[in-house]
Amino acid sequence: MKVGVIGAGLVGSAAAYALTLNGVANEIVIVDLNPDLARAQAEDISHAVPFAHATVVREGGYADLDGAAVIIICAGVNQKPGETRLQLLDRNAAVFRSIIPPILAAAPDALLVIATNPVDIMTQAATRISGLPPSRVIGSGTILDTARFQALLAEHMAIAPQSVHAYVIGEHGDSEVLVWSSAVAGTISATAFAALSRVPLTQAVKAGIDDGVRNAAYTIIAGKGATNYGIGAGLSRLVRAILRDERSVMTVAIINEEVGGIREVALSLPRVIGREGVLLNVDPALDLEEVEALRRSATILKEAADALGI
Ligand SMILES: NC(=O)C1=CN([C@@H]2O[C@H](COP(=O)(O)OP(=O)(O)OC[C@H]3O[C@@H](n4cnc5c(N)ncnc54)[C@H](O)[C@@H]3O)[C@@H](O)[C@H]2O)C=CC1
Ligand SMILES: CC(=O)C(=O)O
Repeated sequence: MKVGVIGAGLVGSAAAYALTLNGVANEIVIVDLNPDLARAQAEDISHAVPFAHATVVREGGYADLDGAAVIIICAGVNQKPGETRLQLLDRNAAVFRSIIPPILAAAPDALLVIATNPVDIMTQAATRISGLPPSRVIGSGTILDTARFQALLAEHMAIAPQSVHAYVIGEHGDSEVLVWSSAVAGTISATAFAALSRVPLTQAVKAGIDDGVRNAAYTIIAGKGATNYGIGAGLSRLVRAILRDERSVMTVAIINEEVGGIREVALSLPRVIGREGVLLNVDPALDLEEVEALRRSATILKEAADALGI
């Protein structure tokens, strides 16, 4: 299957690299405003192919996206140290207005996977600009935050993150909601598992994990200028779920009809992912505090989307 990657920067190249190492696509076309960068990234990644899976990785123009099953969009600006994701909105909305029409002209049947920040509102913008149904325009949303939550909880309990089922929902950003009330380790609640392991989830422990998840991007950007490996792996995982019709549950962002009384807002909830995109929304059980936090997150996103006029 052919996968397009728009944006050959740190995120786009990490996604293309992860797709190659994981054998998710048999052809990857990288498109960028700077074709020399796209060509160099494609050439470098193609040198990993002999160590991985048979994949053609090449630079291309929009016409080369013809027949692509999925297009990952990670073009635009990223955060500078201290900047929030929402502060990128106007600049990246302008980029989307210019790139989505030629993408659709070349690959009208492709699913769009959005990574550009602020990813929830960019997903809403991409859905509106493209006119595609919300189930076919999927923001990476909180897949990365969910991975960070699972990693930190697993580290605390000294178990594999694959044995932790805990989700982050809402905005991919400052108002995101860590769903502690339904976090599971193995077959029991994370709270019970942690107590059994003599590392109880005290308020201080939970606050530390919350801070580690919510502020991971700020910390990493302060240290290396960007984040790319985690999201690259997450995008590869999401595209795999689509192309293999896996029906995996992932916390992705699409436009929701209504969340907490707020209509037409894009944010993340757990959803079943398959070949046609989002197949089912799985509203999680939340306690009262989480319900209120999700409503607050939806309000922030809705106000930002309204200000952009989408
Ligand atoms: N959703 C998530 O979890 C994450 C999202 N991001 C976001 O991904 C985006 C990309 O980040 P990086 O790769 O670090 O940035 P980068 O600056 O390394 O790469 C962006 C690329 O987009 C290209 N570009 C800009 N305008 C374009 C246009 N009109 N047409 C084609 N290409 C264009 C640039 O030439 C550049 O190569 C940012 O918005 C960043 O905030 C970053 C990390 C995680
Ligand atoms: C930059 C970003 O969105 C992240 O690493 O979460």
